[in-house]
Amino acid sequence: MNTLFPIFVKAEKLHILIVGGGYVGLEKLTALLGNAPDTRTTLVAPEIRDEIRDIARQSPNVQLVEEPYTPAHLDDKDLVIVGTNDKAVNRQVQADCKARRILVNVADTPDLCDFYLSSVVKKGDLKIAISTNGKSPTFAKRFREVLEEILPDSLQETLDNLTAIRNQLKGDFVQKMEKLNEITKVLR
Ligand SMILES: C[C@@]1(CC(=O)O)C2=NC(=C\c3[nH]c(c(CCC(=O)O)c3CC(=O)O)Cc3[nH]c(c(CC(=O)O)c3CCC(=O)O)/C=C3\N/C(=C\2)[C@@H](CCC(=O)O)[C@]3(C)CC(=O)O)/[C@H]1CCC(=O)O
Ligand SMILES: NC(=O)c1ccc[n+]([C@@H]2O[C@H](COP(=O)([O-])OP(=O)(O)OC[C@H]3O[C@@H](n4cnc5c(N)ncnc54)[C@H](O)[C@@H]3O)[C@@H](O)[C@H]2O)c1
Repeated sequence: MNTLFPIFVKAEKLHILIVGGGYVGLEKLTALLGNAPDTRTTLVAPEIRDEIRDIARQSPNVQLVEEPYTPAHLDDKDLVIVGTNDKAVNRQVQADCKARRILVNVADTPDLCDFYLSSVVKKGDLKIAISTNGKSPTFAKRFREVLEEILPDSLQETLDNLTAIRNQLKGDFVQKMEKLNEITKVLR
């Protein structure tokens, strides 16, 4: 059974730590900023890829710390993603996060993750997150591509119209809900 509970996090209200500055650090930083460009992010690693340095130069909220991880790096952090090439370090970061009740993603060890990143389909305000329960990230990526292809750009207009109607509707909660369900029947 897939027991993952999906939520949409307001990352720009958080301070996120990424441990590791290699390919995985780059992939996770790109995924984060691709959704929430202004997220306050600190990335710590003794060696940091040039692509990450380029991103940091263009993103005032991304801070790079060029040194090995220590528990002090967790101070004031809300969420942590760890992807170093040293399994013992990854494990240590996970244990330190657990002790502080900070949610942590250990990219190469699903069993140690409190949450997974997902493949993300974006069409204006519509956002669809895809997970395979860790079974095949490649499937998630391919399915994202399928959905990106078939969802029309006009979806944003539909959402804008529905927002306008939603804001104009009078009556109590149940009456509004009935009206909105009626109007959107054609979408089924
Ligand atoms: C969706 C996406 C989001 C993102 O990262 O932003 C994501 N992985 C992506 C791509 C990708 N990752 C890998 C490949 C190579 C091919 C392959 O292995 O399939 C590709 C494909 C590619 O890059 O083309 C390698 C890999 N990934 C994990 C392991 C460890 C393991 O499974 O044990 C290994 C083996 C490492 C090794 O062998 O050393 C683990 C995880 N990867 C997850 C998410 C979480 C589960 C998501 C779910 O529930 O489906 C989870 C559990 C944890 C996490 O990372 O959060 C992003 C697609 C974004 C997009 O394009 O839409
Ligand atoms: N979940 C995923 O999506 C995914 C995908 C590919 C690989 N992986 C796994 O993730 C791991 C990392 O892969 P990579 O390609 O990014 O490696 P890499 O060699 O490119 O980078 C490793 C990074 O870890 C840093 N590091 C090492 N010791 C550290 C410490 N004590 N404190 C802080 N940072 C430290 C290095 O400085 C470097 O920046 C591998 O084990 C790989 O198998 C996971």
